[in-house]
Amino acid sequence: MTLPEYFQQLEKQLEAQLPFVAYRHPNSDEFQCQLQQKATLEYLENFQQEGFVFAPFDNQKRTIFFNRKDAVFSKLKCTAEDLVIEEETNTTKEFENSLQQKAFHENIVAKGIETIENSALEKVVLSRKQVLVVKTAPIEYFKRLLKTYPAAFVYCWYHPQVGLWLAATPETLVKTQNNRFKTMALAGTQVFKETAEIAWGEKEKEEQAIVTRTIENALKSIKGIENLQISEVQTHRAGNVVHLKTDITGVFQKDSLEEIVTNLHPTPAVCGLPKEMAKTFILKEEHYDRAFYSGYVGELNIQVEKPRNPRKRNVENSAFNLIERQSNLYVNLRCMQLLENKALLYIGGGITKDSNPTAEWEETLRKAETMQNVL
Ligand SMILES: C=C(O[C@H]1C=CC=C(C(=O)O)[C@@H]1O)C(=O)O
Repeated sequence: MTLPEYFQQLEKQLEAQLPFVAYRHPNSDEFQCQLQQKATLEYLENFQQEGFVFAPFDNQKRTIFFNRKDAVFSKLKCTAEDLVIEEETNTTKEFENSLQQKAFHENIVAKGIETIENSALEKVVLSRKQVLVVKTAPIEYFKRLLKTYPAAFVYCWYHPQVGLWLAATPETLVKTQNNRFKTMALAGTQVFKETAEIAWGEKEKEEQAIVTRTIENALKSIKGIENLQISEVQTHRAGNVVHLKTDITGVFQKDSLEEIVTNLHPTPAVCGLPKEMAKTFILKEEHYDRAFYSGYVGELNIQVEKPRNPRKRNVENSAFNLIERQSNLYVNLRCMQLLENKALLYIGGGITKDSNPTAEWEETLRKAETMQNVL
């Protein structure tokens, strides 16, 4: 398959109104796609199934599942440099009154801070939706995301009964390879500046430390998790912004993937602490439906062929490749939903007692640029 053919089959699938997902893992040279052959809407039944999941923020709602066994799956070796992007003048404009949006956002952030000061709530992530008028060319936007954000998990997901979503997310929810898993605590944001040395304030350090601590505790409560290792805090670039990040790895028992995902999602990077209290605040105060923003998305129990180590002695077996099961789930951030002629951009930020409402509004503007840059 050639690169133009890869995108053409997505166009065709979209025209035929059949579900599909196309994606590239962070820093990978493989473009993948899974094309469903039927338009039925399936939900995930258990974490032993093999396929692609699309979960909403609200963990009481069901997760959409694209089964691998009913799909045509293909992979293409390719890098971002191979992509040719058609230059277009930027035609987007704000659909809503941004002054009203600003006032509303600053107001709920102030309310969040006040609740943190007067209750057991330590952190809450507050978000909003920004609507832009666009010329809808979904696959073209997907190409641009692939080209612009090689270090992100970039996907284009479509189901005729649900809609079309695109993202370039910097955040891993959990990755597993045989009995090993990896997750991350990502929080704190500032604008990336090529020239300046990056210094982090106490507010961001604390905001990220809450995420690390919560993830650590959520994992420790799961039976069979061993060898938990937590890295130093690092700066992690995501397009025009940078975050603080800690990598967390360990060993787990195969049947506990569901428990890991349930314990982690939604993490305090997208919800808050304590989890239920933050979620209640979000559902009551945000006044819009997050839908799949800040849910999770990715491969579940995918079979991957690994070549055997050629240096290993066992010559008899060396002709066979190893089959390994992998899951690669990401938090659905820096994402947008495309409608007929509108793009809905979803953006949020972590609120602690030291937050400032105007700075939080500005942070959502910076984060929205991830998607705006390709529209
Ligand atoms: C909630 C979002 O980002 C999260 C991930 C990294 C940094 C964040 C922050 O600094 O607030 C957020 O917790 C978003 O992009 O909508």
